Amino acid sequence: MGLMGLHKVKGNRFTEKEVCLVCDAKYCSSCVLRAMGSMPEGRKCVSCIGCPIDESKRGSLGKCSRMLKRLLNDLEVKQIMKTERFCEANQLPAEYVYVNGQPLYPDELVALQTCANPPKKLKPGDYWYDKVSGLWGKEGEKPYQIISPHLNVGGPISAEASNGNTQVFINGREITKVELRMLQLAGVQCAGNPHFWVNEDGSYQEEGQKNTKGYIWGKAGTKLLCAVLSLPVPSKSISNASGDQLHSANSRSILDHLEHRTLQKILLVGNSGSGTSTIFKQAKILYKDIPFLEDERENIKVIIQTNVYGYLGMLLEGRERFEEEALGVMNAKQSLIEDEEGDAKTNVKTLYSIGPRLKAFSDWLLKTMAAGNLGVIFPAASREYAPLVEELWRDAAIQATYKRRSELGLLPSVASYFLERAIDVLTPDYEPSDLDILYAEGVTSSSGLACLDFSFPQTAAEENLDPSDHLDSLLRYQLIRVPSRGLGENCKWIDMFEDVGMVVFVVSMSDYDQVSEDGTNKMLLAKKLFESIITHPIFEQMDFLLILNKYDLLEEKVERVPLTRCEWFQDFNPVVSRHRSNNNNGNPTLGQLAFHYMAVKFKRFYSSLTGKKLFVSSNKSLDPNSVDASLKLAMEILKWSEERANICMSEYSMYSTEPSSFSN
Ligand SMILES: Nc1nc2c(ncn2[C@@H]2O[C@H](COP(=O)(O)OP(=O)(O)OP(=O)(O)O)[C@@H](O)[C@H]2O)c(=O)[nH]1
Ligand SMILES: [Mg+2]
Repeated sequence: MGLMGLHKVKGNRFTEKEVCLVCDAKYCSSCVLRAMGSMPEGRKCVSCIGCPIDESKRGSLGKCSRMLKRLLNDLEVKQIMKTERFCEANQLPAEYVYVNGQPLYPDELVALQTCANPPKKLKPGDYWYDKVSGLWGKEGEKPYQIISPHLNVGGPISAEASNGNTQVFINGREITKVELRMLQLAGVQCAGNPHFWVNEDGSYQEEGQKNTKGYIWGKAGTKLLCAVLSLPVPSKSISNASGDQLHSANSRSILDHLEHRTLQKILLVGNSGSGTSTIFKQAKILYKDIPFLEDERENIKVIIQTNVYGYLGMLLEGRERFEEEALGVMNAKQSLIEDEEGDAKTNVKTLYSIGPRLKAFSDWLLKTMAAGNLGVIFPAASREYAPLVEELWRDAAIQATYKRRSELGLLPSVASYFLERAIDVLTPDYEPSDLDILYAEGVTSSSGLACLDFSFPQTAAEENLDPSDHLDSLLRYQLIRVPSRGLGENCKWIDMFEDVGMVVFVVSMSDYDQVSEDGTNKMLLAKKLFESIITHPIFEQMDFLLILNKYDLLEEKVERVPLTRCEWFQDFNPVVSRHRSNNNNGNPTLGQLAFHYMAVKFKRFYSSLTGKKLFVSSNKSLDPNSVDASLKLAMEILKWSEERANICMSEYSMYSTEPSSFSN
């Protein structure tokens, strides 16, 4: 039915073409718009408008070619794909769908398509439907899906619906061999040709009896079995019905695939200080409409105020130390020159000395903190001391101390952010901003798990274009942050992690020259934790994403401190041009080279232990875009591994339809 004078494309798969959904005429990019006009029913030749589509093309409704996206703007494409999917002429004609032998009426079809759990990919054809359990299949075949039960569509189910020959019945239908096999392996007594009554939740009883005998899908193992036999299970997990747990991550992933699970769990792990809680908070701010609740903010406020005093305390301690050192040096010099003046010491000023008033406050504060009484001065005294805190922070001695912060082991880089704003932060009605919370330490519990459920917000371009894209944005993720301390030898949570989809392991790149309290290099500590996790049996089958974090700090540090400071990085030997500048003429910077080197180090280490490929992403947790990119990479990896599982599943189902494979 293609229009005259337009050049129809021959079916060459290498030339892009757009196809009329009705008559299959193919058009190239220079003809398609003339041939199809304004497309009020989607992609149809002008002369085909109003005609029903070719049913074999139903699956491509709303999925447009790249060609059309090039020719039209986003909005137009969106609009056309929408009408293509929803216009009346393109709807599945109800009478083409037979359920339990009866053609559907339009309202029955609507009921079927709009129920909570509709049949997937409904096409014209004959289906059977067990209204009690929701089991659904093609006429003459084993069940294919479990849809919403109790829909008033089609006729009553017949015993022969699935062409079973087992003399065992479920809700009046003689079941197939694979189903019988599944029942037997699930522990259901099938001797004596029983007739079962199975409900939507999988609870079953023998016909004529009142007591529930059990739950067919109650055991996780049954679901696995169903996966292997290509039998459906209810889409909502009812595994609570029984305490059975599976203990293999491998079987778990098949299960997850089978349950078409929409919640993907991502485990966020890293050594203390690596940045896991910053990433966690960043995700909250990025993906939650209300990242922190009112009372959460109230708690966080007190945490931040306490932190400010803590940072100040560290600085004051450092100041004392530096002052003593300076005095020591001076004394040594002085005693050489003027041996006789014994009491000079008391009046000597150093770079690190402070006036008597501030000194008194400093002494009192350090004493209070040493006694663990900091809580006592909160929150009432906050306002009173704020000016003193401010004054101390501005004092030359404290600034000089701050310059040497790398020698004050525990002082975090965010200390100055809060101390700069001490006056605001220490007032009683201070309200922490999202940024304050992001920077604040101690907000995410350091002893318990923290969970965050979220989905990636849909970008405008994704909306409505492709229904499968649309589904992506409905996918929900759960980010679980595990405190590093909890992951030691006998991690109490480890069993909870078996249904996790992937592990995101965070390493702080700027740790390469840092040592822990016992003198171990922190990068080596990170490597050790990484090793223990990637080799843990529970994580064996999982994908890993390594986030190499604090890229901003690395960039700055690696210019001053050689990466070889860490013994694992001995062979870092970059060829960098002498005249490095910000622009660098497209050559990688030292920071980039260092990141790349570490990524390779970890990748090799990972594959030497697991034989698998490690995904790596460079990250700056304080930058939302960076965290967004890293977490989206995690999502892509999950999707990708799901696809792999699909491929492996379809191999399974190929075998399982082979009667010899599973018949007894
Ligand atoms: N400059 C910079 N600082 C970062 C980055 N990521 C985290 N930090 C800071 O590093 C410190 C530690 O980060 P956290 O997120 O608290 O680390 P953690 O993994 O939760 O560590 P624990 O709380 O000790 O378990 C905080 O002060 C963060 O603000 C980053 O990419 N760049
Ligand atoms: Mg933290």
